[in-house]
Amino acid sequence: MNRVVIDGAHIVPVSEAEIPHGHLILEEGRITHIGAGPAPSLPQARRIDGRGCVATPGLVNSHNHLYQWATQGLFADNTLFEWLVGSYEMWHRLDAEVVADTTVAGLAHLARSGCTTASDHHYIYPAGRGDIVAAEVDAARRVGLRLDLARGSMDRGHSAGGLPPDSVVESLDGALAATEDAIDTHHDPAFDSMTRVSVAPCSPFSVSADLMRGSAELARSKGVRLHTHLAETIDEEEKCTREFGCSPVEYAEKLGWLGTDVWFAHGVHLSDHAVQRIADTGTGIAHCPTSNARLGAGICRVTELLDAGAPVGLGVDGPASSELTQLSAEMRQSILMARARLGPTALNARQALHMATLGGAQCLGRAHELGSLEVGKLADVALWRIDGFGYDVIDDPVVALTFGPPPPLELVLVGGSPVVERGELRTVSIGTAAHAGRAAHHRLTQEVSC
Ligand SMILES: Nc1nc2[nH]c(O)nc2c(=O)[nH]1
Repeated sequence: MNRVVIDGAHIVPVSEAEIPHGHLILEEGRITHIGAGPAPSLPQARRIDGRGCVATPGLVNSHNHLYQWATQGLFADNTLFEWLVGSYEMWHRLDAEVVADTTVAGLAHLARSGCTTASDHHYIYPAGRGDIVAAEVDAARRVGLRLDLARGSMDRGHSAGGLPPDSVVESLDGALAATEDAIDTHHDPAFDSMTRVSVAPCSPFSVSADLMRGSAELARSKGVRLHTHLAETIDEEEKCTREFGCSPVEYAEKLGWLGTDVWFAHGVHLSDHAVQRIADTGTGIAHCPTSNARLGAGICRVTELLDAGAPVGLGVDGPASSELTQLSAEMRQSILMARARLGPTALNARQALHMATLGGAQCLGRAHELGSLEVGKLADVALWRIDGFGYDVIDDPVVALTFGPPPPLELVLVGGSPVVERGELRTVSIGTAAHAGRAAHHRLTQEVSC
């Protein structure tokens, strides 16, 4: 029997009232009991002393590009379009080995910031460079996080009016066939699934309308989710208006891309009408505050989206547009950016934690299994130590978790199994992960100057 008991922690279920001194019982990968006071004594249990800690659901990262671990720090003062045009020149060299290495490095880093489920939007598939999807799935298994592999695609190169060079795009039919193959081979719909696949054409300026429509058709025929970048920058909005005569959200709606099975990355530039359409259709938004600030894209209208009832998750975005961001730190960043725009009541600590957990699970279509501490849900838990120097004078544990620097992690469990213990990764060594990230960096950036 795999049984873990966490005793004496401040428990923040997210979906229900907090328990100041409570216990959690996790058995065979699920949460079986949550209660106040000390835990009952149980045989064959690993007992964790949770005093001085806050227990939350494991964090859910709703948008990332793990391969960008290899190209961090480049084009650091550029707009999204400039940054992309420069980066494509390196990304077109990636292969399955680079993807395996960056997946290990990126997921190891996420695990060490309390993340237990990560979506990865991978949209670069150079021909003849190995099985990139299989390499990523295998690397994620080694790190031990749940993966939502958003199988991206681009078919609109420069010659068709798109932003990327023709050398990095796939054909329409090739992209759809490969995406279908990724679903058939790797998508596991089980409750305790470690790997889900979503259909994720990249963005309106790199994907044809036919690929957007074909992707929606494919995803709905397979019962998987849809993801893309949308409304990230003013440049995108202007290009969309010029080419399609409408805003990005109107364009998405025309293509059948609003609904409870869709989530967009960013959603920064939204009219009141667009906010309402997103909320009314149950479309999710992956809010990536650090990346939006790093690229100077703008500030997402997260307060209005939440008020309207839209599902909103948090995402670190690719490490090349938000260098080494920790998912836990995105909670703080989201609060600060919302308040810089609308004042001190724009977003609070518990709303930020909700986005980082249940909001992310809603975006990924996994709110039945993940994102809150509830009996019957998966035993994905983060236990944060908040009694040390720098945290011990903040009385509210959720304020300590979200306003200050991310607290040290006592434990991160995925399905009841430890991935991080006392800050140390347990599944792969941090030295191995760092080495893998550096190797990928050298392979992609050699002979390129910027
Ligand atoms: N932040 C990002 N935005 C994007 N748009 C697009 O087409 N690709 C990207 C990306 O990698 N990051």
